[in-house]
Amino acid sequence: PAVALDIDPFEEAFLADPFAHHEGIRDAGAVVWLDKYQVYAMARFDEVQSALRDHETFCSGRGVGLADFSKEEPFRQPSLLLETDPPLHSQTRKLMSKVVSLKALKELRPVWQEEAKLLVASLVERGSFDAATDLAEVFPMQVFPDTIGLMDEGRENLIDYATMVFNAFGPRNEILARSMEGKQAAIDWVEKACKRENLKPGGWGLAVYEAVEEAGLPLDYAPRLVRSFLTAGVDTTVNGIGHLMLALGKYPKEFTKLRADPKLAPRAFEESLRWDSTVQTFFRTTTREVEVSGTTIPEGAKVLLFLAAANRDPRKWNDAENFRIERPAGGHVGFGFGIHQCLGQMVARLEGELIAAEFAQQAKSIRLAGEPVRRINNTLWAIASLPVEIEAA
Ligand code: HEM
Ligand SMILES: O=C(O)c1ccc(C2CC2)cc1
Repeated sequence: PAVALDIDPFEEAFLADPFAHHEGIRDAGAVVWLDKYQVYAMARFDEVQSALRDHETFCSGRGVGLADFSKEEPFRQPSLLLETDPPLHSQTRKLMSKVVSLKALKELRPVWQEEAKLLVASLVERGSFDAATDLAEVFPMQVFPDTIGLMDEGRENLIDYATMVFNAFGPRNEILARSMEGKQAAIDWVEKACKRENLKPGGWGLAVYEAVEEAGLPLDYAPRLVRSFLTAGVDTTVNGIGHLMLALGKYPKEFTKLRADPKLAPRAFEESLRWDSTVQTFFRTTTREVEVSGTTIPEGAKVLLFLAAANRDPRKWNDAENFRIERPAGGHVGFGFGIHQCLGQMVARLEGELIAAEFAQQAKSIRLAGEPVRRINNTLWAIASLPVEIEAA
């Protein structure tokens, strides 16, 4: 039987410093039992990656949070991507991949690059700033809502809404309750923003409506699919960029390597996603009894996958605990793995790479001017404040 642990990975003490707890979970066993939530858990790379790859045994249709949709009401109408299994998932993923196309991203690159250049120039000019509030929370909001074609007023609701949804993948705890207080307006705003009449021509939102019609799927799928962009498309990259800046500030030698060769910008962002994964965990539900590394998991069990712990598993990565931009790129599970692997990974990579490249060109050094202040969330590893000092190149 699986080794039983009495840890609570959704309590504030754990979420305030998850990496301090990961080694103990990895070393306790390939599969462990979390008594508090009556769920299984995996934190080693091989088991996490193979569970993500085996979507038939470890399904998403019963929810990718603690709640099993076959037993309780979902927090919101399930996503037609994240919370579906084939064949429906195959149809929605195929049509959404047409919208998030390499061609679309190629067209966006020069536009986003100009925005990144100007924003970084203004921050380097200032010399010291908060990399969370002045950069990470600004750049994604400058580029992504316009790409979707979102209505202008009320866009600040995107962060409050996503914070709630990411908390709702965890237990119905105080952290979730606090993030829901007074936030009905944000929920209402997102629903309104996904309506066809509120999406601007030329944006990815309207492209979703056209793709749904072309695929002959029910038209009410379209607003739900646009909602996926709104839920996953901002809070994630905000914290991805925040952790990139934390890594570059904490590892000045790595920043020097990046300055020497700005072509390493994509590698730097990818390594920051492995080293400090902002999406820390996701669940799966077993569709059959399955044996994993000597432990039998029954059908209908929730399995917590510690993506961030897998990304620092010394069984997979050498020097796992440190940020190394020359590490062979990719292969981490920071974007998930398999059929549900992040639909927006190229969007996230473009945003991260542009910011890394601009600092490589415009700054001579990045220094942490204080410890990061964390924003506690059941699923997201988030930064509320990151004071930095920059020396211009
Ligand atoms: C650093 C930024 C990001 C990170 C770390 C991230 C992480 C992830 C992860 C771990 C998954 C897999 C979830 C699972 O397996 O259950 C995922 C899926 C997804 N992501 Fe991202 N994401 C990021 C940015 C984005 C962006 C910018 C978008 C929108 C353009 C996006 C849209 C999605 C969607 C729609 C899915 C569901 C895909 C499916 O189920 O087929 N993500 N993401
Ligand atoms: O489809 C969705 O609504 C959705 C919500 C959250 C995510 C997280 C993993 C980034 C992905 C998709």
